[in-house]
Amino acid sequence: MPIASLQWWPPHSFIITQPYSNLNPGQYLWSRNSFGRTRLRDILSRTSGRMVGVCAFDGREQGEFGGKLYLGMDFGTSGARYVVIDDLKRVHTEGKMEYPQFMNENAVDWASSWKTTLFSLLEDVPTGLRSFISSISIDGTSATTMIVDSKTGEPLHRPFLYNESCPDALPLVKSIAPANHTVCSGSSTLCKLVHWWNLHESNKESAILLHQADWLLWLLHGKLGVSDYNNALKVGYDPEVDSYPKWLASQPYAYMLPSVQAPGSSVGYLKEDVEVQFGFPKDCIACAGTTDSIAAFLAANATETGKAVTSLGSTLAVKLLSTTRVEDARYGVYSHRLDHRWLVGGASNTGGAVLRQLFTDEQLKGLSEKINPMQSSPLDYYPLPAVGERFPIADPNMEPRLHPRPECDVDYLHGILESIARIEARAYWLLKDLGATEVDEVFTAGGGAKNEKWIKIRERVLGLPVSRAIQTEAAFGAALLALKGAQPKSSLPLDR
Ligand SMILES: Nc1ncnc2c1ncn2[C@@H]1O[C@H](COP(=O)(O)OP(=O)(O)O)[C@@H](O)[C@H]1O
Ligand SMILES: O=C(CO)[C@H](O)[C@H](O)COP(=O)(O)O
Repeated sequence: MPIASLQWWPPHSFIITQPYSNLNPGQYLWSRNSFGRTRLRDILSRTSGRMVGVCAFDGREQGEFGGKLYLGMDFGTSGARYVVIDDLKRVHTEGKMEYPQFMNENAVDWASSWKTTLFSLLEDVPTGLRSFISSISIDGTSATTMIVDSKTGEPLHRPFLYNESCPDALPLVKSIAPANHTVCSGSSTLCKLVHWWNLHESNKESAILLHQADWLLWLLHGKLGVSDYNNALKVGYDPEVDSYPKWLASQPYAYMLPSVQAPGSSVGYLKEDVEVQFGFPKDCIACAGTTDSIAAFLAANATETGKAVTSLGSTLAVKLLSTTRVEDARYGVYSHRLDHRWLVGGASNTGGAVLRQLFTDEQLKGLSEKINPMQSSPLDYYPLPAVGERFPIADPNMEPRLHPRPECDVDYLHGILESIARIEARAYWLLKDLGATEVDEVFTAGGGAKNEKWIKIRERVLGLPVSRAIQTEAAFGAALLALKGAQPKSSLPLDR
């Protein structure tokens, strides 16, 4: 019995256009090929009212569809998302979840929150699609650092979050690293590792370091101590020579450093219990991940040198595709490797987190509609959610500047959005001054990409074409890595 509400979009898949509650979950979605008929309830996500995109198969289309799907998961600042795509990069389903706030004494137990979110999102993937998922990859926030037991993978310390700073470790790190190296920032992964190392006298021999994405992927593939050269950049890994430099490898804690693979390369099959619990195929693999802003860059599909992606999430992260590598910790500038080119940029603490402190998403939408983006704001702020800035000013003691606050909230928001745009412009001018390829176009990812007025303000302030990326979700970029890792040439010898 066809479901009247289905609309075909694009030709090979359809979106349930009515809230779950309007449909009879017991209805069958008929398909005329090897997939047989699938109960609608098995395809729809359990979150009622959410748009669900699934692929309806028929013999004619199955060849195009190819029967393989790829799962990408993005663990951002405020929540996590997943996207499932096929060989033609078409989205078949997606979902998201805010992090549950598990408390451990008086602090959030982030490891438990991320682990719960991971398995809840896997549960959310429609069961009818899981048996086609060939590979999974995950991106996480950069420099989010975990010290875990080398045997059990259990955290030995609370995670150090991406924007935390450990200035006590900076003098020692600066004494071993080259001048202005990426690790010479209080928020670098190496500073967090050295901070932990100096805190603990005993029981260090069974400790290893992982990044957030590494640890989440370990929960799936079971191989402890594996990272990727994007996440490993801020602990000191050199992606140009594909190894840890001697000045780091000679340190007493070097044994804690993870092995490093290319993002998207296969790490191994899923653990049997994960495969069975969720109904993934026996040959489903986990692929090395990346950081959230690089996943957003991949999603935006900005493939030409000089193109850039600004991720307007909780933070403002810029990534410019450059032929030259630039690195200068004095300004929080570093370069990630992207195959044979460089993603030059950095991450500011300004961004959506400040907006969320002041306005709900609904208020943002309503107030933004009243802004005239062609009129410049006289208000001059430096919007930060708390003390401390990473880029384009690297100052852990920098104070937020959000006053004077005008009577009218439309003017206030206009001033904040324009001030963030000025920070973004300063970031791109700095990259050019430091020798990176000059930016000629900016695509936008993250939650802020939905704000058309902000895009117009940014276009005026930057003096460049600015647009919303076709794909604004970092999870789509992670799915592209999973797709890449599933290709035969990328696969490494696997255990089973
Ligand atoms: N209409 C809007 N205009 C500007 N920013 C917005 C709008 N709606 C949501 N946001 C911001 O987007 C951010 C969430 O973006 P997201 O990419 O999900 O963040 P993250 O991945 O860093 O958790 C929030 O901080 C929120 O303030
Ligand atoms: O701000 C952040 C969290 O969203 C991260 O710092 C962001 O991932 C930028 O780091 P990188 O440039 O290494 O990807």
